[in-house]
Amino acid sequence: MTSSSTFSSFCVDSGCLWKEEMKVFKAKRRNAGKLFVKCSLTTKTQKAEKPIRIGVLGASGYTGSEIVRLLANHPHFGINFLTADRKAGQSLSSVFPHLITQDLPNLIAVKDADFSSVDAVFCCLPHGTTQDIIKGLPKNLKIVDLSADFRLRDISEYEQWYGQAHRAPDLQKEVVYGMTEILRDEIKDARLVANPGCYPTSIQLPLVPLIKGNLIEFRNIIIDSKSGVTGAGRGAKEANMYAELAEGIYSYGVTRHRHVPEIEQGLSDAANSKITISFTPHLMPIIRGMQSTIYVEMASGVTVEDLYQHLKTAYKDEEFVILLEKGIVPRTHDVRGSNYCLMNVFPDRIPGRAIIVSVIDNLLKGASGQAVQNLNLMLGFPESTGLLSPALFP
Ligand SMILES: NC(=O)C1=CN([C@@H]2O[C@H](COP(=O)(O)OP(=O)(O)OC[C@H]3O[C@@H](n4cnc5c(N)ncnc54)[C@H](OP(=O)(O)O)[C@@H]3O)[C@@H](O)[C@H]2O)C=CC1
Ligand SMILES: CC(=O)N[C@@H](CCC(=O)OP(=O)(O)O)C(=O)O
Repeated sequence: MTSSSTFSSFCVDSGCLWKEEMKVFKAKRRNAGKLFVKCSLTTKTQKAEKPIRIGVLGASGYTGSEIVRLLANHPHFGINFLTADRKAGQSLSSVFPHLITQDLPNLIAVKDADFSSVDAVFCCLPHGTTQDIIKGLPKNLKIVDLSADFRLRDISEYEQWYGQAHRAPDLQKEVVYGMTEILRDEIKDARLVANPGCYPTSIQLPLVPLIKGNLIEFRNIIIDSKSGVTGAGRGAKEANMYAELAEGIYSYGVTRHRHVPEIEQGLSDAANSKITISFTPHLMPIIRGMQSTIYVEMASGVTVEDLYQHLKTAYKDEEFVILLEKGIVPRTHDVRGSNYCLMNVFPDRIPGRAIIVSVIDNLLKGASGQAVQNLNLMLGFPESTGLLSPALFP
């Protein structure tokens, strides 16, 4: 799978440790005040002769750049175009030097993207901008949308929680919600997939099997979630500045976070009746990672051991969802940079109740990793293609 030599620009303005390992290939040139040289690296994933042609909308953001990073290790997906808004016209490596070893097209505006040149699109744009763009795309394109624009089946619910009119209601009808492990059969045949939000992913993965198995009561589900700050995207926001965030933690969106209807939609589908939750998200002073701590009431006669065994069976054949050994507490460290969801279940001190802990990397299983998993499925590749790197710890 490795060792083809390809060329890429490499920034050496501040001196690079890899310099010695690289073969300097072409003359130096100046670009935006930085010094670049052309280099070749020795280890690259070998691409298929005719890879699936991919466009990434919003490649200059956190989730878009994670898609690009993941595709570097994907043998069947090649990148044809990358878009940005304010950063259109720049090279991706000038926005994200960690991607400098990849041969990539420059960032262009969405209006300049040639959609007839691609087979599939990852849409990594802010919610609210996506519906207008997607509705104009060729109907043969496979699309995985990472925004929240198509996650809610009920258009009026979207309008209520997102405070704006839905601008592509006709498309909404064909959308499949992309919780891979739960809706795999529908995703396989989908053209347009709404990739789940990060909080909803960390919550639905443990709860859906327990609800379907009638092992927990549908009332009094309390969810306390914590996210790393990349969950808020790369755009500058006062509340996410270092001084506002470091050495502290705060809750936000108490009782009114826009993921409430998405979580309730998924849990209610599993229950076949309306479930209402208590959900409080928190912002943590970490870069990436998400933990959901979930307090549930067990159904009459059910024990924590029953919950454990049920989850174990539900996920026994899954690559990316892992129930830890009894008593081991999942940590965000253990999923950092990986597409895994780790979970465990513990007895509460209050008889009849249990506490579930699940962790994901918000940018991977909570966004770009699950998006690649879904496109793999939609195109008939093994679901885990390009996604098997273990977590980066410590
Ligand atoms: N971050 C996370 O953990 C998760 C994010 N998501 C969702 O994924 C989507 C992308 O998130 P994220 O990558 O974090 O966001 P970022 O803010 O980091 O990136 C947004 C991207 O969209 C581009 N963009 C912004 N406005 C427009 C516009 N009007 N037209 C075209 N392009 C535009 C930006 O370009 P430029 O840089 O040039 O301004 C940038 O490339 C969002 O909908 C988010 O809610 C989902 C799950 C988790
Ligand atoms: C820390 C933080 O701000 N997180 C984001 C959710 C990230 C995510 O999954 O969002 P989407 O629904 O936009 O895809 C938020 O609370 O709005």
